[in-house]
Amino acid sequence: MSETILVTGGCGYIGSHVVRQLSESGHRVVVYDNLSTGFPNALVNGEELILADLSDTAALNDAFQSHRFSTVLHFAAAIIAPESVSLPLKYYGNNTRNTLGLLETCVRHRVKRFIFSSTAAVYGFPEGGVAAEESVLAPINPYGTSKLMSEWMLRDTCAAHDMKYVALRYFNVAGADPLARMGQRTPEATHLIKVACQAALGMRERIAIYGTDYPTPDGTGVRDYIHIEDLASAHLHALTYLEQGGEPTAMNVGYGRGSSVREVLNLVKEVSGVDFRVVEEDRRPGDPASLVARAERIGELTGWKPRHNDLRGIIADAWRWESKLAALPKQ
Ligand SMILES: NC(=O)c1ccc[n+]([C@@H]2O[C@H](COP(=O)([O-])OP(=O)(O)OC[C@H]3O[C@@H](n4cnc5c(N)ncnc54)[C@H](O)[C@@H]3O)[C@@H](O)[C@H]2O)c1
Ligand SMILES: O=c1ccn([C@@H]2O[C@H](COP(=O)(O)OP(=O)(O)O[C@H]3O[C@H](CO)[C@@H](O)[C@H](O)[C@H]3O)[C@@H](O)[C@H]2O)c(=O)[nH]1
Repeated sequence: MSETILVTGGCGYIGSHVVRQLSESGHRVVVYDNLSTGFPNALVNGEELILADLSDTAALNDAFQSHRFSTVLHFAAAIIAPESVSLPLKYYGNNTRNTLGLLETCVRHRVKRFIFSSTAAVYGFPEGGVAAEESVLAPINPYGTSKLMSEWMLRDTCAAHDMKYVALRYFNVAGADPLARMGQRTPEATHLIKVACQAALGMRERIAIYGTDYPTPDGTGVRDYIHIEDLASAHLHALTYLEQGGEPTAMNVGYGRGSSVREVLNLVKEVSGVDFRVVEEDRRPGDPASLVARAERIGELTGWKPRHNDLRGIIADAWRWESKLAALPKQ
């Protein structure tokens, strides 16, 4: 029997793009998801879905017993940073505790490789707004802390057992499948590019710029927006890296280029052709002025090269997806 990859959270925004790329490149994939924020029809190649919660250790164990997973890609998590401030235990439970349970199961079943969805939020407010993998790790909310704790559990587990890992620290993931088969679907998403597209579609009356007095070129927040297709392909490169004996490590996944909120909004207006209403509001608590990746390591170690490094293209794909989604019957 050929090796099978387990993808937790594979029905979500990022997981579903990775599942598609894995299937398209000939891997056998099984998805484990409780559909809390995911959608089964995001699995466009008929991949097997185990509908269960990660906290259900019996279901998890059954899944590992009936498939021989060589590799686990772990996306399932709660992901809203501001919510984590008011509901910290939801984040330590779903992100940290469930990762612990998953790691125990992996060790029990002798999984060889583990690829973890981490986040730039582990850096908090990096000096100069630029974060390298060796920058200080100082998350400023429970979401970031829950992810950093998971990284550390993973590091220590792999040091003690015969399992290798890569933790991918994503910067600002945006855009959608260029063929609009899948994209970000969470109705209450707060991500800038999604919210701006919704404003252009008339689904929101306006969009707010949170802070215009940052020490950035135009006063608004600067982020490193990465196309979901490039982010997804980083996982396949990380997998090959581990298969070829690469050492466990964390890798940033970004382009190393910052764009401001105003730049993003102007491009969404251009791409959509809609001059939606923009208002200026106070800074959102917990937002760094600038968060941009030092992104050399992943290219050097895995050979990953971005193919969609163009903000207008990211926005065009997001716009196509949001327009399609808005026309679908409500689920
Ligand atoms: N979206 C971003 O901008 C971003 C940035 C950095 C890191 N990440 C990380 O990437 C991963 C995926 O994020 P996403 O944007 O695709 O989120 P998402 O909410 O679209 O996907 C999460 C998936 O996990 C499933 N899930 C959640 N808890 C589960 C549980 N207990 N048991 C089983 N399934 C469960 C959900 O149903 C969903 O399908 C997360 O780990 C997140 O922390 C995301
Ligand atoms: O309606 C909005 C939404 C956002 N912003 C600004 O836009 C930028 C980007 O914000 P957002 O899209 O919400 O992303 P971040 O807060 O940067 O966080 C994302 O990117 C992080 C990694 O960089 C991940 O850890 C998080 O999970 C993910 O939500 C920030 O300057 C926000 O202040 C606005 O001005 N108005």
